[in-house]
Amino acid sequence: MHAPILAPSILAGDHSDLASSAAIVAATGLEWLHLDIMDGHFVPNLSFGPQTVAALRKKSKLFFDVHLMLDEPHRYVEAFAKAGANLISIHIEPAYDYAATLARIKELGCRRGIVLNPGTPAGAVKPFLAQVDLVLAMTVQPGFGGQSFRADVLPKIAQIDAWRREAALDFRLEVDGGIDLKTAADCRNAGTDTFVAGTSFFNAADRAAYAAAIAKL
Ligand SMILES: O=C(CO)[C@@H](O)[C@H](O)COP(=O)(O)O
Repeated sequence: MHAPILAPSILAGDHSDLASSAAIVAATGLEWLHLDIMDGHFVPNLSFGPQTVAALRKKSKLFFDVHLMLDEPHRYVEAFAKAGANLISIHIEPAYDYAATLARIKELGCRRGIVLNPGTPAGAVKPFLAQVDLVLAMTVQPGFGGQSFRADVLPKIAQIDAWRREAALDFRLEVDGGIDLKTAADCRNAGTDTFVAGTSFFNAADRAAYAAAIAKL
């Protein structure tokens, strides 16, 4: 099992000063930053695009874990790779050529992630498990921070972890949405190793203690 990684979501940071929010993450001793890209179609919200990611790249050495919540992610993977993404995750729900898009992400020098929404069965991503570096199981319906964790996703996480073990695959298993110390522990028990936390990280009274607690899971 991979060691736990905490990836704070900059969606919950200060959007007038994202560089300072990234600096808070680095100062906590963390290495990953989760960046949520929303198109107003796949999800009912807008966030920011490759220009913002490129600007932030100049100010931060963190590992950029970029989550594309887009209807047509294949049209934008190159822009986000050029902007400085280290890992690009694409959703399984819209219709496009998933295998070709994952191959393109790799060709662009980034790690590849595949994402499924809470209502999407695990079987939807099964054909792609050997082609990804990370599977992201959303534990809220994507679009907004600050929502409640969906415990009904836990069996699906355990199923994906079981397939990972059976096939001796090495991808990371990430969760995102409503993550705090309690829900992270539940996810860890189900097989998760990578934890996205927006609200709970940026609002934590002691972020270092929060990060240490995740590291101990
Ligand atoms: O992708 C998303 C929301 O669509 C998440 O990354 C949220 O930003 C997580 O926020 P919290 O639930 O931790 O506040």
